[in-house]
Amino acid sequence: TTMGYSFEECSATAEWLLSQTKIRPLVGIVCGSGLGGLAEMLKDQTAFKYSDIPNFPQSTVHGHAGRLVFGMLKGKACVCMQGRFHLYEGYPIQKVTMPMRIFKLLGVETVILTNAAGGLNQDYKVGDVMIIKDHINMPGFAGNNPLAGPNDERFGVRFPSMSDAYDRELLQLAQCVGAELGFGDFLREGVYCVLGGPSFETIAECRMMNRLGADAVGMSTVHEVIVARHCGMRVFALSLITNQAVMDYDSQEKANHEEVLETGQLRAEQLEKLVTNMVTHIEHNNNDA
Ligand SMILES: Nc1nc2ncn(CCNC(CO)CO)c2c(=O)[nH]1
Repeated sequence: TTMGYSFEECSATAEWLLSQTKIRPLVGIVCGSGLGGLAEMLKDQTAFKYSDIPNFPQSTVHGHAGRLVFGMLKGKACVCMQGRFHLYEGYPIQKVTMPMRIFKLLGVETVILTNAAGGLNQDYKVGDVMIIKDHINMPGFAGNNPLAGPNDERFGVRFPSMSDAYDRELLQLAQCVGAELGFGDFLREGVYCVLGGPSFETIAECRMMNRLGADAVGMSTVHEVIVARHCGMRVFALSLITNQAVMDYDSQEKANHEEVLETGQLRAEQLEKLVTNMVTHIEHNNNDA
């Protein structure tokens, strides 16, 4: 289809990658703003600059390196996106989510997505880690959905369910691993609301989202989750809360990207421990997806 990336185009990219590395990843990891260091966890790395991968989009955001890193994490073969794509870069939504279809065609069965997000829940503090238990897809309300347009059954069904988008077992696993690591006092679980960006949200928008049940707000992840679930991969996602969204009109606070990247450094090491320990528990899932 002219819309985004056809099954054939995605297959060609995946075949190219599979011809360049012996690693056959079971787990895919997407690194959010300032969290690119997660890719350095991988041992025996084979890395490709996005610009060297046929048909792959290019990263344009500070804090997003633009490399696809294959490697081993505690003996598990993984592939990690160091830098992801966003609607606000001007990419069509199918381009933003194409890497999920590449992951699928590489043989990935479980995707772990990370992002930086603003805290809407008033109990949240900067530096908290929110395990995403569900999402609100604002761009989707307006029809900007990565699955819009002709459906290719080779990826998945026309009308996929999303009530089971965030894998319950992986949610529980994250809570257990987090507790074992002593992360209990900054580990949360909540609803992530995506906006298109690049402008940060207004105060009225923050109050609305909070009233609607959103605990954190960001500009990514949901589109990838929808495509990953469409083609049958299990999904786990978390948000690093990099600032408190501004909720009242007499506040002097202003969201800014620098603060987002700084907080990434603060928590990066603990996030790496959480993700690494989770990966050790992720098994090859035999049930056909
Ligand atoms: N209030 C607020 N705080 C945030 N921290 C990170 N993000 C996610 C967006 N990240 C962008 C800009 O930093 C880069 O992808 C947000 C957001 O959308 N809103």
